[in-house]
Amino acid sequence: MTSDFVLLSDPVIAAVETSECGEPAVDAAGLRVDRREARYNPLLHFVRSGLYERLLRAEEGLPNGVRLLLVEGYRPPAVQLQQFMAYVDVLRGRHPDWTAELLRREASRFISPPEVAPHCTGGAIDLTLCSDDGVELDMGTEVNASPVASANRCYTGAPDIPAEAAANRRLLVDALTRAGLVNYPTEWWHWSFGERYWAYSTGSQARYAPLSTDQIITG
Ligand SMILES: C[C@@H](N)C(=O)N[C@H](C)C(=O)O
Ligand SMILES: [Zn+2]
Repeated sequence: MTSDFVLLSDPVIAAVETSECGEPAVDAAGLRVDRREARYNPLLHFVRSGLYERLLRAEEGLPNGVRLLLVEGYRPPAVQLQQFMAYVDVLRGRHPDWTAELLRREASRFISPPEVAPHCTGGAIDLTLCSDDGVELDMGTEVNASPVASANRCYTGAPDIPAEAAANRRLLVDALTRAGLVNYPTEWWHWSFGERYWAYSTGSQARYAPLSTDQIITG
C-alpha cells in the first residue's frame, strides 16, 4: 500500500532537526474553544504563542459571522501514545495480516506516531469553522472522523463531499494557509506551525520541540 502524501510516519519527518526557540505555550482564550476532547486532555486549549497569533490573524480573514472553533491544541505525550496504540489496535483487528511497519504507516493517516507528534509540541491544532453563536459549519465529516469511519472523506481534498462542505473546507484552507499554517492532507481539521511536519513541508527549520505537561502548567 503506497501513499500520495508524505505521512507523519515517513522517516523524512523524523529526520527533521528541531532547534527549540523557547516560545511559551499560551491559553488560546481569544478563540472559541470546544471541550469535547477535554476528558482525555484537559490542556487542549494551550498552543505556542506564535501559532496563537497566526490563528487570530486567520480568524480576522474569515467572512463576517464565521469563526474558528479550536478542538485540540497541545496534547500530552502520554495521551498521544495511548491514542496511537488504540488506533493501531483497531487496524490490527481489521487487518491481522499487516506487519508492524504497515500498521504504523496506516495508523499515521489518522494519528501521529508519538516520537514525531505535532500536538505534543504545542504547534498543532485540530479546528473547524462555526457561526458566531457556535454552530459548526458542515465540513463534510465530523472533526476526528477516521479514514475507516469516513471512507476517506476526512482527506482534505476528498472529491465526494457536498458542494457546501467543499466550499467551507476551502474557506478554512485559504484562511489558514494565508496565515502560514500547513495542513495534514488526510485530515481537513489538522494544521500546524513550527513543528517538524510544517518544517518539512515549507523547507524551514523546526522551532518547536515536544513539551512536557509540567512545562505547559508552569509556563
Ligand atoms: C486524530 C487527530 N486528532 C490528530 O490529531 N491526528 C494527527 C495526525 C496527530 O496525531 O497529530
Ligand atoms: Zn491534529
